[in-house]
Amino acid sequence: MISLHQVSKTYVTSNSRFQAVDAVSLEVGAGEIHGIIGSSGAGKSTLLRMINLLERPDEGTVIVDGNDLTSMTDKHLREARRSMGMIFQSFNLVNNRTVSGNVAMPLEMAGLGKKERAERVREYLDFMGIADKAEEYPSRLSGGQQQRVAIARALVNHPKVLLCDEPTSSLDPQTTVGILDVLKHINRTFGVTVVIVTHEMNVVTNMCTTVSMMENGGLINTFKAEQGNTISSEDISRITVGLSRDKVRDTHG
Ligand SMILES: Nc1ncnc2c1ncn2[C@@H]1O[C@H](COP(=O)(O)OP(=O)(O)OP(=O)(O)O)[C@@H](O)[C@H]1O
Repeated sequence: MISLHQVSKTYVTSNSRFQAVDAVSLEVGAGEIHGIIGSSGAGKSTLLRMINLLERPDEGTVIVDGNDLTSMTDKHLREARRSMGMIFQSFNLVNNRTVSGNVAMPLEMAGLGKKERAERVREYLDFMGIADKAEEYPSRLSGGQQQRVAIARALVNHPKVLLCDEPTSSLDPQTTVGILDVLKHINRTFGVTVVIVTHEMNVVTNMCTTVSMMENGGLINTFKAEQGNTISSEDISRITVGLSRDKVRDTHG
């Protein structure tokens, strides 16, 4: 479903250059819940943002659902992006729009008529269990409710892929479990492929079927759980041990 081939990204400021992602190749199969882990600054968010070209790679190709996004015109890229929803740690809702207004935004951009927009918004607010908040503004909602609005907004255009950047990092443990249940439900019900950047290992063990580890802009390792299973804490330990062994090898040539 998603194929990154040798993608690289260097951030250039007036007085510095920093290579955040260095020649990473990654395959994410249809229907996977794929976790991306690694220490702070490893390049996880940059890699995730390259999947929908929110960050354009300097080199390499990004293929999603058979389409090479890196060679598309801006018009075709805008259309292709409709098949990818994204959610963030800080929710990124528009504060001067109501919950309904936020969820309607992708439909407005796609040119849907008013009646169809209203129906679709209602359907997804119902699905997320927040229909009673439709006319509230985001500032009056809890973090968990705001993330549910953001998920509704990400889903309303029927995407095939959902990109999640630390979606539960600002939520308490109980709310986190509720949001992870929702993401699993979306994966199972709609077959949406989920890629999730996280530093919380309980998120990986709760829901991920595959996990990739990044370090210093590179992809160190990818580990896939047995069919029907999620990644276990033993799997994570194995990946981490693999990492330190690699490091030892690097250090000693
Ligand atoms: N817009 C930018 N301009 C300059 N440098 C950036 C920019 N975005 C990210 N970086 C740098 O690139 C590196 C990788 O950042 P990225 O956010 O991808 O890492 P991360 O693994 O997601 O980190 P964290 O877990 O802390 O969010 C970091 O050193 C960061 O400071």
